[in-house]
Amino acid sequence: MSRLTRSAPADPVRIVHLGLGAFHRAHQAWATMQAGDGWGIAAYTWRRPDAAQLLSAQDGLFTLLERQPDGDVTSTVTSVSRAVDGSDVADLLATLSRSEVGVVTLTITEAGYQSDATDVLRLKALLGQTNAAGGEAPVTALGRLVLALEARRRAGAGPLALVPCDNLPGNGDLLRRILTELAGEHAPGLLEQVSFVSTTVDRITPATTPEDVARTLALSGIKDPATVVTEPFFDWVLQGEFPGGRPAWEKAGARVVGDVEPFERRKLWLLNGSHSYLAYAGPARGHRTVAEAIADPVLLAGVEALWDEAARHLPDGLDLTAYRQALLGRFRNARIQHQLNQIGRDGTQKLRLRTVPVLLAERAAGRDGHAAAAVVAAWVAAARAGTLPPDALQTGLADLTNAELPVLLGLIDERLADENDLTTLIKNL
Ligand SMILES: NC(=O)c1ccc[n+]([C@@H]2O[C@H](COP(=O)([O-])OP(=O)(O)OC[C@H]3O[C@@H](n4cnc5c(N)ncnc54)[C@H](O)[C@@H]3O)[C@@H](O)[C@H]2O)c1
Ligand SMILES: O=P(O)(O)OC[C@@H](O)[C@@H](O)[C@H](O)[C@H](O)CO
Repeated sequence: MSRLTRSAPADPVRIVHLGLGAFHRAHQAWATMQAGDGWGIAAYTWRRPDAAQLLSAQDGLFTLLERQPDGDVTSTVTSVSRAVDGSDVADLLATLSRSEVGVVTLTITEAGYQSDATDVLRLKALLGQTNAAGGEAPVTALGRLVLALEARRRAGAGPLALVPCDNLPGNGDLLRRILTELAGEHAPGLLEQVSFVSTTVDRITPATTPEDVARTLALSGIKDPATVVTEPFFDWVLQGEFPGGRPAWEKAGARVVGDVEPFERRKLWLLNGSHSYLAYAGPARGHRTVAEAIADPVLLAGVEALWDEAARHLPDGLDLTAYRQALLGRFRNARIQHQLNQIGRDGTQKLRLRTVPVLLAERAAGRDGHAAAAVVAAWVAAARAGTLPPDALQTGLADLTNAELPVLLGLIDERLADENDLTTLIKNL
């Protein structure tokens, strides 16, 4: 039994990543290694140091356990040159102030884009100072990013691309709006040399289990607690400029396009939307994973109906028949134990982005949108049953089990609570 160690020096850091979770490692870190052009990553955790400690103990190396339908393949990913505890804000400031760094990627979850009033106050106090180390550092990832961008601007380190990789529509524009708001008048010129890249990202990456770590050991003889499990499929569509350069991610299958929106909608509405449906309707029918839930004919019919509704609002040319067929194959890959409980976290924020647009589009077209409404109804039923997974945004209401339907719908999107016949439809589903 051996452990991972480097036999050659790590690549120099040219990418900063925020949110050192499993997905970053299976997606951007893997693609950066495939590019093979010497871009190293400094990856920061958010609140907890665990992932940074695990990876640092093995020189940033980790095993990717690719679960194909008929077998597993392991490989060692080498592109994370440094894994850092995100609470070390001084490290982030120093790293981002280096001119060799040309790209910042983010996987901070949907909830990570919410603003935090206390953090805004911390930021304002710090941005006014010439030495940013003087006050209490921001806690949110985006607060820290603003501070680091200001340090970079002051250091004159040159242009940079910010590349959010979370499942949010228009994530580049959204990030621009949030950072502009956070910086306010306290950091004029902060974003002058910053480009925002919108992306859609796709690679199903469940949380690692002890069984996965044991599987790596059995296959490769390596004890790697930082193992990441993923599927063979990979997709990354990007729209925007990279004024500070970038790795040749195309070598991994990435595409730079003029308009990412159609790809983004297709993925969010079809893949993520049906994932959320299965996440709430599945446990109520005794299922724990996506593969179990999609094998249930009742849920499969619900997924197909949801895809039919979404497809009516997607542009031509996206080859939806092949996309849906491929999705079914990916969902049925029982070697990927994707827990419904993981997908169902932070549901209020996710449904607002993946399901409500389809529901409202159907209703605007004069139909009831019952398949999209069924996703919301399944979430409501889980809220009432007290079985919802944790939700970072579910504040203000300690107990959802007794909440009125309009109140529950309003947590997802105010527009839902205003529609009387929608509440009737959801009650009857
Ligand atoms: N796992 C997937 O299949 C997948 C696929 C496509 C996109 N994504 C995107 O990546 C995100 C992370 O997924 P993951 O599988 O790596 O999850 P994970 O639980 O392994 O890691 C989540 C990371 O986000 C950080 N984080 C959590 N809450 C945060 C917050 N409020 N602010 C800042 N950082 C925060 C955590 O510290 C951790 O580094 C998802 O939320 C999604 O937007 C995931
Ligand atoms: O990652 P989340 O939490 O936004 O959503 C859960 C899943 O729908 C998601 O992780 C998918 O597996 C992923 O988006 C596939 O690329």
